[in-house]
Amino acid sequence: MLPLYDLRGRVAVVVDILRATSSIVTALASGVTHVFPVAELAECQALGAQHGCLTAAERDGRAAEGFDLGNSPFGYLDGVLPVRGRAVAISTTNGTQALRRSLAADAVVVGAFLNLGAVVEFARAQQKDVVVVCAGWKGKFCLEDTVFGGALAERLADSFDVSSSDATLAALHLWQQAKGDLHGYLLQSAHVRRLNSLEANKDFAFCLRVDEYPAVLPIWREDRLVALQHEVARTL
Ligand SMILES: O=C(O)[C@H](CS(=O)(=O)O)OP(=O)(O)O
Ligand SMILES: [Mg+2]
Repeated sequence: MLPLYDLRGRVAVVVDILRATSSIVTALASGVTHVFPVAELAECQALGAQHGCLTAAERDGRAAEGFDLGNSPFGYLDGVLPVRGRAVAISTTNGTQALRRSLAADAVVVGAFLNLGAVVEFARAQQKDVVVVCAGWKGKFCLEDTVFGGALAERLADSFDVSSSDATLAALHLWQQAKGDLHGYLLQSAHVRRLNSLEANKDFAFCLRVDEYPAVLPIWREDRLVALQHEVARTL
């Protein structure tokens, strides 16, 4: 098992804009019933067999062989494989690892630009510190996840002290630089260059759509992610 981040007493918003958390939000928005995010490919396959669910896997930006889907949000949108009413086990290079490592938090939700509004509503209703867990890339900083943290901080500035940490302030400043042309700004990032080389420009553009699914909030329950409806989140 992966070592856990010490998030006890806090709420974790796990973010991997490119592309794991964007794909998970899209999956639930497309009628997937629940998602099992796992660290290892073998575990992903085993869950697929055990639950009769779809499997999605990616390593180093490429769809892993022997799985139903890769890590593209379009896998849930293009209609090639019917996904409505199905569950999905998923394993990716960074995003599902970050999710598994965040499970010590009091609540774990999934964030992306696609569901920013749902994350904002949920975070506002919490009486606890909210930590944005940026998946990054293989243990390193990445621009797109941090810029998302800044977007969240800006929307929460009326209810949280966003200047209480340098990390939050830095993220906010990056977002303020980026938001006028998010696409152009993130074209500089290493991951976008990697995705470009894998001909995934379409995924990049899609993952930057803000509030495409403003009512979809994936939340960890027992051993899986399920969609918590926006209206419910507001009353928690
Ligand atoms: O599929 C992705 O976008 C990345 C692959 S990598 O970072 O280029 O190795 O995986 P993710 O877990 O979504 O960061
Ligand atoms: Mg990533």
